[in-house]
Amino acid sequence: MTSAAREGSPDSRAAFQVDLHGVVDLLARHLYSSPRVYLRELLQNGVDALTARRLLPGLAAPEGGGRILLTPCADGSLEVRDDGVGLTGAEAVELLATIGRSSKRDADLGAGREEFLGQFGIGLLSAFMVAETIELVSRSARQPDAAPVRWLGHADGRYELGEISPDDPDVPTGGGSLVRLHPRRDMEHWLAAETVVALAEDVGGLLPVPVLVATTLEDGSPVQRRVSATALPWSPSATAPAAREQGLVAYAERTLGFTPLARIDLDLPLAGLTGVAYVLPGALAPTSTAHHRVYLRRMLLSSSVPDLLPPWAFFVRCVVDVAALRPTASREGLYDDEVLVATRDALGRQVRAWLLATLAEPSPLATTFLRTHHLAVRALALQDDEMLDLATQVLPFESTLGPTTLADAAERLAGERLLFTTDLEEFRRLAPVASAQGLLLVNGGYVYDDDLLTRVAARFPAWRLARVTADDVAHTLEEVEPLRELEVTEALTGATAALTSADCEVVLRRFEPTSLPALLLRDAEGDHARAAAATVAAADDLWGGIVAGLTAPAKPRRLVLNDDNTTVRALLAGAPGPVRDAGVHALYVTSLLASGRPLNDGESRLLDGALRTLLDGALAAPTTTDPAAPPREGDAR
Ligand SMILES: Nc1ncnc2c1ncn2[C@@H]1O[C@H](COP(=O)(O)OP(=O)(O)OP(=O)(O)O)[C@@H](O)[C@H]1O
Repeated sequence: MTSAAREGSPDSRAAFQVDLHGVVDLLARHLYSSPRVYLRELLQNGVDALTARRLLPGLAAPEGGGRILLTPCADGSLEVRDDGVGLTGAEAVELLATIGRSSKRDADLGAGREEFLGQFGIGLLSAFMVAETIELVSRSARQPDAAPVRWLGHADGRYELGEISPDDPDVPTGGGSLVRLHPRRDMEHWLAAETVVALAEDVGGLLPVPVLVATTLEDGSPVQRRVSATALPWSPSATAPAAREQGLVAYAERTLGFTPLARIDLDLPLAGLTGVAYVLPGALAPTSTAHHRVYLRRMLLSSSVPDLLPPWAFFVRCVVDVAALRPTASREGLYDDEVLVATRDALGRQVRAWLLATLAEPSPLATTFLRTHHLAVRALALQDDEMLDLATQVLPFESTLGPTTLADAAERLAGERLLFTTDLEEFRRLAPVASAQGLLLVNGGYVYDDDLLTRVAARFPAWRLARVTADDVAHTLEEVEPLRELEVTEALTGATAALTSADCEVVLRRFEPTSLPALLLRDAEGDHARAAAATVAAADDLWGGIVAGLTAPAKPRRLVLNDDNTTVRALLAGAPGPVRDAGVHALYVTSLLASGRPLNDGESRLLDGALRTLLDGALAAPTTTDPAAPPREGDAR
């Protein structure tokens, strides 16, 4: 066999060359999103060491049951002591000097993977984000006679390991470990006392073991402050329900930063999950992603885990402790596996059950919830028949006759068509006239309403839900007398001509409120064209021509002038010319403005031109003064 063939042969064996410096840098500085995770990894190793000591058969429990003590030192270093299982020299060589090696997957050293927080064998390296060196002094609780060891790891990948005297003051007397971090330059603040306390409270606040921080009081006396709670805030405790409720609200205020509208207990024994879903006090856009605070075996995984609940549940923020979900290697998120999918579905069902129960009966909470989170109800009703039925009973829709539910509106209409608009602008334009004529019109202009109303229409055909057309409104307006119609034919034709560029025809009707000079109807779907053709066909010979003249050719917009309005009457009585056209333009644009939408460039220019013409006309007109009137204050004498 040639040497080339030997080198390339599948039989040849060679280990990868690893650039330790690069790997340490990659893991410590690029896997994790922030240096703050270093403390979590250290706490986690301490908790796991205590767990291993508790679980391994034949080991004596540490004095006082075991604790983790954090000591920010005067020289800028940080010490983390635990009373855990500790390491022998041989274990230290194997576990600390090999990246990716973890005792927590080891049948001999670990008592079962699911009991431990760590598993990847890389967490300790995260300390290199803030430390130049990591020192670990350990004494094995499994082999108390073995010599204690000191391991010193450098950020460039070098390490030193050696046995030390049992009398060395760093050696944990009853077995356990001391980890000491020496800060990197410019990273000193991460090891400062206030930062350590804040981080320990945040990530380790719910740990089941005592986590203490050694600090000094104002008078300089040393004190050990416990930062971990004794129980989960939501666990059913001996305290009265009112006290538990208060505690949970206080917890939300402290950790999530808001006072919840309500809370929903979450319990999923199969996933080892307990927790609380807090209902947000304010509305959020349905497109916003909800982030949740997730603890894994009572260690904070992340305060911004997405996808724990279905997307429609954007109105809650959860705090949960879970055992069965898998963390990603950075431990900053959850692995998106089938367990997470099943958990999400099950949690969604619990939130949904609360929602159905809360909304089924009228209550102040139901009212506030609907006012604040109606979009969530709409979102869920789109995919859930039971919620859809409930939504028709409880979800208030804006209507021309005040807020109403769809069920109430249908009952009131007693078989008449239930008309709705599908955009807010249309509703605003039509509402004043529709309500003055007693026409019940529902605003279906919110997000999801289009689809929601389509679903309601299919589920409740007897309600005869239909999108309002221009003719539905036009038919409620009173026709003007035929003679009056004849009298203004020229003015209306002129007005339509003035609005050629807007593709809008002008017609005359009488309607309430008389203060409203004009109403703009849109007929995007061509209903008007069909209605006009039908009207012409039905009209008798005498009036057919006039009606045809008024309605054809059909245009997508109709400006309906109100003959009961004095401004309109003055306009129609005016002589043809630029001033009358300007009046028509001004009425057209103000009708557009009634929808609340901003004007586009062309419409703004139309209004500007109209106002200028009207102003020029008014200023050019001779002022009439009464010679007998007394001079006003400020008049020139
Ligand atoms: N305080 C400690 N006491 C005893 N052993 C420790 C301690 N800290 C680290 N070790 C040992 O070093 C190994 C590597 O630790 P490291 O934090 O890098 O990874 P891990 O905790 O196993 O997994 P992960 O990367 O998920 O955190 C651990 O498996 C453990 O055996």
